[in-house]
Amino acid sequence: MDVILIGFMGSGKTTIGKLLAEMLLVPHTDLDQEIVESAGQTIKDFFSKYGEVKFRELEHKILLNQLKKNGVLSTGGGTPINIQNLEILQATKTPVILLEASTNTILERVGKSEERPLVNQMSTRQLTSLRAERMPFYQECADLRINTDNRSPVEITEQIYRYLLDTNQYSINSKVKF
Ligand SMILES: Nc1ncnc2c1ncn2[C@@H]1O[C@H](COP(=O)(O)OP(=O)(O)O)[C@@H](O)[C@H]1O
Ligand SMILES: O=C(O)C1=C[C@@H](OP(=O)(O)O)[C@@H](O)[C@H](O)C1
Ligand SMILES: [Mg+2]
Repeated sequence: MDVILIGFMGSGKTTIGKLLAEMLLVPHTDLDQEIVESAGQTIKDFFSKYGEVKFRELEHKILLNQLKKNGVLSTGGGTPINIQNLEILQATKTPVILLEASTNTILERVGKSEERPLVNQMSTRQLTSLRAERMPFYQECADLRINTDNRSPVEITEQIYRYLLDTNQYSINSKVKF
């Protein structure tokens, strides 16, 4: 992969990943989408049939396969919480970008989301504490942190693009990392 996006649910990983891939002229992969395709069912159905532990096992297996591809990878909000995944994200030379958002922003964006089992099961207080619990894991592996509150997807994407150019992690001419 050329860039990996991490962050809590609703931070914009899927949205920004698509835009960034268009800007970099590389493919976009969404880990959740790959899981849905591999499992042949929605994440919500998978969670209710097999539970979160099985979901994490499948997520880890699919992450390993996806890392070999090129392009932008949008992870799921829980991906870096699995210790094996965290170690991969810490060790990789690929830039790992953390999208951050306040609990209020997250609730505004995904509070009514039907397809996110963890959002559906939790009260605002539980979601706030889950976000706080996860933050150290995200920070452990992030090369760049971006606060997405009150910022448009295009602005955020441009910031990542500029970061990649400025740190020589993307070349306009080659369209691949060097
Ligand atoms: N910067 C942003 N500003 C406003 N809305 C956003 C922003 N980023 C994402 N969204 C919206 O928030 C919701 C969740 O975004 P998504 O990209 O699916 O997040 P994630 O993949 O991190 O869970 C979507 O409805 C999306 O359109
Ligand atoms: O935070 C999590 O544990 C999850 C986040 C979701 O992805 P998004 O972060 O893209 O919503 C999805 O992987 C699943 O519902 C579990
Ligand atoms: Mg997503």
